[in-house]
Amino acid sequence: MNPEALLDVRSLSAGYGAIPVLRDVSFQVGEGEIVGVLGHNGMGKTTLMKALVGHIPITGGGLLLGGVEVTHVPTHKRARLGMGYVSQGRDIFPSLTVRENLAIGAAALGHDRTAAVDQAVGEFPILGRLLDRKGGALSGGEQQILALARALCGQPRLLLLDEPTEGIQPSIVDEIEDYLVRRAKESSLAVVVVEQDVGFIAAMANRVLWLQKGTIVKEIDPALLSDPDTVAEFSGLEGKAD
Ligand SMILES: Nc1ncnc2c1ncn2[C@@H]1O[C@H](COP(=O)(O)OP(=O)(O)OP(=O)(O)O)[C@@H](O)[C@H]1O
Repeated sequence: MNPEALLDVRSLSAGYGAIPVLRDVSFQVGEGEIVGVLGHNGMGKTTLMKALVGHIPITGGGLLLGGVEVTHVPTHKRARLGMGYVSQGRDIFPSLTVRENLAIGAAALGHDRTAAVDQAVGEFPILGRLLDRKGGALSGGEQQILALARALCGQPRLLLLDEPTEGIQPSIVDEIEDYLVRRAKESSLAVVVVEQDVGFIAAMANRVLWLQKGTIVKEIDPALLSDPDTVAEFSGLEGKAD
């Protein structure tokens, strides 16, 4: 076990009421590391994100963030300890402007609103011309950038991303990928990203975990994800040509 792990997930189980979904999930993420979690529909990717961020209770095992046990710590306290989260639905406030969405992200964690907006525009120039536009009037890709920028306003050490490429144009997928790789290298941001897009994960993850029926069944060498047979297997296409 790596004592330096920023995120240390230990035999975690979670689900919805009496319905178990995750069982015995264990993995670690170090500072500056990008860990991809691949899995087909319904395998528990979103549930894993919800358990890590504290949106559903953990029923067995637990997790540490920066060495601090946070298994039963509420979401807002996990955020203050450095956990950022972008949900699958992005959770943009549709009737608030981009500027207001960013300001809320900063204020919620006690950071300066104006500085946060300036920082977000510096990092994602595309937001500059959108500041006074309502969140609901943005394209899916623009919303994803806004959600990412808002999560970063909290200055997280660990960022959890739930299917960030879903329904967005390739140019924005590339922008997100470049940005995350740079932040991981330059400021040791750690990232856990759950995805079905094998190409996206292959391009940026240092390590890749394969989630099946609520548990991590293996770790995949990211280099193998450029092999068409492996891609077919993890895209759920295996056997379809038979
Ligand atoms: N609120 C809920 N109540 C009960 N069961 C749920 C709830 N949300 C999800 N599930 C179930 O938990 C399992 C895992 O769902 P989850 O959304 O985590 O999968 P996923 O891998 O993220 O899928 P997708 O790629 O389609 O988003 C599924 O069987 C799903 O039906």
